[in-house]
Amino acid sequence: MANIRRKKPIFTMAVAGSLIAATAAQTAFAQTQNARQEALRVAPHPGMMPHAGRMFPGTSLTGVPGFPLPTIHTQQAYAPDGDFTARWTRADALQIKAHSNPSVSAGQNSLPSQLIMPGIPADFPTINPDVWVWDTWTLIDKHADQFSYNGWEVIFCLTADKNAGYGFDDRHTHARIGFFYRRAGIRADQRPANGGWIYGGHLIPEGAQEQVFKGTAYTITAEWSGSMRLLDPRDNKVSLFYTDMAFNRDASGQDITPAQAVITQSLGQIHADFNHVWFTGFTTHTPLLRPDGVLYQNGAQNPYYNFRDPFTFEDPNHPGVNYMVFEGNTAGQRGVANCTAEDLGYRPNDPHAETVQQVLDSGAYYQKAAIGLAVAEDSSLSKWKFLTPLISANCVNDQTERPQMYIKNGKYYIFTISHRTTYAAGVDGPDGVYGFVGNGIRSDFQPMNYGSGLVLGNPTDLNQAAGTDYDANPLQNPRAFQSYSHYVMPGGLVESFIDTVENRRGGTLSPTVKLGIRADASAVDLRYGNGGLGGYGDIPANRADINVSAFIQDLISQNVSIGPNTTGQVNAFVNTNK
Ligand SMILES: OC[C@H]1O[C@@](CO)(OC[C@@]2(O[C@H]3O[C@H](CO)[C@@H](O)[C@H](O)[C@H]3O)O[C@H](CO)[C@@H](O)[C@@H]2O)[C@@H](O)[C@@H]1O
Repeated sequence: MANIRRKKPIFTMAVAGSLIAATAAQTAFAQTQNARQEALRVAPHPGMMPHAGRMFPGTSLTGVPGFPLPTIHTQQAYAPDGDFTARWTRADALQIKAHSNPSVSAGQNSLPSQLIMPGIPADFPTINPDVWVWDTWTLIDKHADQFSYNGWEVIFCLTADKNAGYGFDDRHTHARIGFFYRRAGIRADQRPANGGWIYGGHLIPEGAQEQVFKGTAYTITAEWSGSMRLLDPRDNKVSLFYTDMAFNRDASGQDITPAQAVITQSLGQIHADFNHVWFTGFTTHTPLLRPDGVLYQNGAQNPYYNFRDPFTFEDPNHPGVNYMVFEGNTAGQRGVANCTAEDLGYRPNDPHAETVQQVLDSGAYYQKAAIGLAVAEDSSLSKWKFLTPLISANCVNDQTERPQMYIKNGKYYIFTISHRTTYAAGVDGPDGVYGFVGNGIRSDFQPMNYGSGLVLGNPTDLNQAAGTDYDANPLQNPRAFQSYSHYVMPGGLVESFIDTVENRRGGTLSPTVKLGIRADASAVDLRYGNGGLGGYGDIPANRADINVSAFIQDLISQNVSIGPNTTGQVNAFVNTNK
């Protein structure tokens, strides 16, 4: 530590000249971009009444003619181990349709531009020719800060091997967690068009798929999402939390029993030298959580149950206590028609309210997503206990995937992703990110933006029926399934993968976009990048691990001059060690 501090002034001086030059160039670039993007800014459409023209949508107080008012949510915080579950209600979700433009031409985007990811061009570059890439996450600490390691940015992606003959739609049952790395601190416009990521291979070594836990042998048949925790930025121990999927199939590929989803931990170590990044470990896997059928629906209750996507964090208000959010469903037998008036969430005497019976008659009770919560019972994060779900979406949507807790300015945001096709009968919304804000990890969460929950949708036309893919319904919008599996990073940057743009399949990283996030509202920053689209796969670290000093030593020992491309790394180093 003492050595590191002594070196700081030398590097600060060495990079000062190049920093000034880079800053001037950046300012000029940003000014041109701002002027161009300001001109491109899309005017609010009439369907956005009564908030037309506002940068941030906020909460709908007066409602939209012809639609119900959204539910009132207080954002009040409750004890994390309490039994309060917030609701994303039908009244909330209907605000999406209420604020979409009813009169756009077929196939156009009917949703407010603040809430829509700009269209991805069909000539997008591919991150890697050998693997399909979809769900992606970063190396984070307990506060979800993103760390570079020894001067390398590292990401983890679900991958499927193209050379093994897998098509993009075969990916789920052959998913392996892969990792990619690239030098930290290089501006997106100075990187190759595909983000410049180097593929490092599978994270879990070959052979480790055969496991024994407490005397019982089992096979990991697919590795689903997904988070990676740097346990201590002063050393290299990392903890992978992922979903071990066991598909039980007969010779013809038919499911024999529901796939077993087990939230699992595996420990490893990250290593990096001047040339590359590699991992050791991940040979032993510890099953952490299986749905209990009491708080979270299990396979015996519903063969189509959802249980996956662990994300861990420490609550700043409860230091030393670690929590996990994950995707689940409300417990109970599939097909039991039991959504309540609270799930519908209409205000008393709302003339546009549906009755519970009307909703049950529509079959909406098959869709019962829940955002789950668990608490760690040991400091090694290897024992977890279920707590009551944080949010339910009964009779609203069946999947709230890859949830994450995002803590900003004292507010607790839950961001999650969902599909248009998993909405219940009578409610509708695009594929994309949904957000909820409260004042503690368990709160009466307020759905963001008009009270709807929609934060970042794919361009789509809600006047057109949802199809399962673009081919099935070309009128819908050629970009209705352009991206998915978004993850909100520090500073409001959002990464995701490309699914389908104008019938071209992706399996690669999307351009990063940037959200402004304020109180209960968010807006896509159209001045960021090119019309709101940043670099493909631009997933920057916002913190450097303490070992960045070793990287700088490497630079010196190899006589590498410290030019503009490394200023970010050196700055990160200086900031970290202030
Ligand atoms: O690969 C599994 C991980 O991916 C996640 C989030 O991206 O689940 C996505 C999910 O949906 C994809 O597959 C659907 C069927 O192929 C398709 O309709 C949809 O457009 C895709 O995004 O994958 C599962 C399995 O198919 C499905 O239930 C999900 O909605 C994540 O939750 C998984 O860990």
